[in-house]
Amino acid sequence: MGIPNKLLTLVFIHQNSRILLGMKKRGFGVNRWNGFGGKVQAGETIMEAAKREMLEESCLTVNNLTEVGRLDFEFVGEEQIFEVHVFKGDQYEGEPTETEEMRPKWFSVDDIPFKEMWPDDILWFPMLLKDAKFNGYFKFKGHNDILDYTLTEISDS
Ligand SMILES: Cc1cc(-c2ccco2)c2oc(N)nc2c1
Repeated sequence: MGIPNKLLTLVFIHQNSRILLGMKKRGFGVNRWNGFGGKVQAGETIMEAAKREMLEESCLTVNNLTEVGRLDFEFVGEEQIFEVHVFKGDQYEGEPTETEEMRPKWFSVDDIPFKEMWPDDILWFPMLLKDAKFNGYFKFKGHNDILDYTLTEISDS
């Protein structure tokens, strides 16, 4: 059974050829572009957490989030697995707004700043962008090196 996984969310808004990313200004993953998200609190669903964190971090209300992937991250030497649920939507209300946590910016899907993102992203972003569902497992040494990984696309058909 081991200790329970740490539940986290990642939310992306993907509209045609552009995707909204946020530059993390403090804390875990600082100075990297990423989706919006964070921890799942007791008493809320993972979907509720995803919407809450999106609103807190970008001031956007996303209406049509769907879960598109699940990524498990292990850090060598640490017992707890990070279980990240990845969501995507394309309809939102509000304006992308910088907060204490995140600086939002639209990127062309042809110009994703992978060098300023977590190293796993370049591996699963193609699946995220083509609406495939995916499951991944990444073993990290520190925050920059992936020792090994598995990544599976789950085609709906
Ligand atoms: C190890 C790790 C963690 C996260 C994370 C933290 C909170 C939400 O996601 C990542 O996000 C991405 N894109 N790669 C990631 C690697």
